[in-house]
Amino acid sequence: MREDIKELLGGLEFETTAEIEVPEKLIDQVIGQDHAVEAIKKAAIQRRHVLLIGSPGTGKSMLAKAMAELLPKEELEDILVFPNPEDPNQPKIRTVPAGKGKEIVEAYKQEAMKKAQARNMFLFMLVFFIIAYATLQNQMLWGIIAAIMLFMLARYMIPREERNVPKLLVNNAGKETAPFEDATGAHAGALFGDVRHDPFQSGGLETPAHERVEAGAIHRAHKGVLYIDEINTLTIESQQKLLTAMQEKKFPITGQSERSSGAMVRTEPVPCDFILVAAGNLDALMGMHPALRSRIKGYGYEIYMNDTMPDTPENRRKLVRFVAQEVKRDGKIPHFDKYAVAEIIKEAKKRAGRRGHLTLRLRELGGLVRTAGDIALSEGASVVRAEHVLRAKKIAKSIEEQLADKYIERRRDYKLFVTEGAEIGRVNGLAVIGESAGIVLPIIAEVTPALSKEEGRVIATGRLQEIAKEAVWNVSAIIKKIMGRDISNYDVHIQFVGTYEGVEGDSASISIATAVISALEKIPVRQDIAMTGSLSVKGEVLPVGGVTQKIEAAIQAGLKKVIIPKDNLDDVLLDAEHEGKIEIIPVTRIEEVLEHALLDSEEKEKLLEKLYVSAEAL
Ligand SMILES: Nc1ncnc2c1ncn2[C@@H]1O[C@H](COP(=O)(O)OP(=O)(O)OP(=O)(O)O)[C@@H](O)[C@H]1O
Repeated sequence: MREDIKELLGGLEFETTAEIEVPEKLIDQVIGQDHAVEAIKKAAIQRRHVLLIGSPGTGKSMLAKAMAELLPKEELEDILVFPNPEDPNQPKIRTVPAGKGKEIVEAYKQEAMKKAQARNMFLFMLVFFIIAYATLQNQMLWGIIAAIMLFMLARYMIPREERNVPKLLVNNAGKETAPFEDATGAHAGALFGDVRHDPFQSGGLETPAHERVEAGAIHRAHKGVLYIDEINTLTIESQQKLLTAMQEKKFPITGQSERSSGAMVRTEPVPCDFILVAAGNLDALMGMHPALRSRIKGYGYEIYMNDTMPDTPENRRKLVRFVAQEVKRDGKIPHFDKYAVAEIIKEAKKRAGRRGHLTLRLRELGGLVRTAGDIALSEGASVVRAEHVLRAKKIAKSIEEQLADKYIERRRDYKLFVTEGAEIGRVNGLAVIGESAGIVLPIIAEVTPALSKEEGRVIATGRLQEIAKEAVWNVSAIIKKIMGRDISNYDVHIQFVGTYEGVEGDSASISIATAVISALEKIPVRQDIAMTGSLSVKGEVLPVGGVTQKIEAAIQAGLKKVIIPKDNLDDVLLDAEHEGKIEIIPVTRIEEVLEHALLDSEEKEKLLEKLYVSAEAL
């Protein structure tokens, strides 16, 4: 095996993922969230509620499902609803051990059938005698009329036994694990139960109230787990009800629609002894009812999910197992060979966006596994190979990446990119859209003497205004020191060419600084270079996110060189097709940026000389 492949696989020796063992229990399949796993295990034993906060696709619902597997299934119960002869609008509730509910309903049905048969038999006999007697008396017509009236009377007067058959509200017969109910986005009726409307409310056609009662997710989750993602999207009223249900462990079912006949019905309290696993991102904390949150805090666990895990051989081996898990879970796609797994792990490094880490946004990575599997399947391949993963990467692009593609296309049409020659005040900056796609973001700076007497202004458009101001502020200290120029004597105009919604510009500060210095000193900037990096007040170039994606964008735009912070060098993970296509220049200070980016000239030499001298003094 090639050394680099072996290293990527954490030293694991195998041919395909068919050889990799996948743990039985879901909780043992969770990767990179050890603290969450520990808390879930404890919460399952102590029956505590849990709040999981973190990025999408990091395993929140998986943990909730895993918790249900850990709960004892011996305690499961069935819930039945019976008619209440004293008050038909308050059906009665009974619980029995799991599996018994069905039997009880069956027994009631049998009983009702027997009674109905006996009743029908009796009626039939009576009718027979009446008609027979009337015929003997030569009054057959009257006999038939009497028989019909008898039938009608019987329909209204004699109770119909089938109306006494209870309804099985919650059925846990034959369940292998405690229930797991996902109530994400559920409306009140689905969450707390409902009573259906009855269009026929009299005349012997009405459906008895108890038959119209429907259980809610809170009831179906009795003795199990109720999972609610995006908990903040629940109305405050629903959160309050949820809190009551958690405290009482019982909640009556009533019609949710005020104008329906169901609203008159209210059952006895229905058991709902569930464990709540609430989830969401950080914003969810804002929208959460304080009492609900404090209930979880006081009686349970709050857990922040990891986005990444350290890139160690052990964690890489876990990702190998992840691929095997996903193949097994999918059930249709073929197993991966070791080279294909290595590609997935490379992608996990790249997507982490952080040096020495692997991504834990495993749902997205799982998506890549499935797409690669589907490609292999459509070709009739017996295993998934590296080429399938590479092709899947092209297809399984995020919305942001697709947006970036469109963006680049559009810019090409309008020739917004300048990739050769040199221009004063114009720099090819690099930025990211969303979290996963890079773009080239040209920046143009112009300086004019300040219009206002007091001080100059930084004029920038759009959302990046704040960033532009900060970058100019940072560079102003340097400019003042070195060039003896006070930037507050100037108005600085900064234009982000064709900025697009969603562009993050925090890493554009060395580009802005370079553009401003170029404009001030009238030294042209080379246009075959792109750059990214954050700038400190002291002139240091600080690391930024998304370097790999940015470099890929620079390659696509046809640029020859790219300047990146030296601290980001290890974050560069280019695909084989991109490798060697661009010269990567790592830098630590603004002087180096200028040395590479400015066009050679006498002015440049002078400027750099001054810069280096004062940098030493700094
Ligand atoms: N930590 C993990 N370990 C193993 N597999 C994972 C992990 N996280 C996610 N997955 C895979 O991704 C799938 C989706 O994850 P899951 O639905 O649990 O994410 P989530 O955090 O609940 O996301 P969301 O909040 O968007 O619903 C899982 O079924 C599993 O296949």
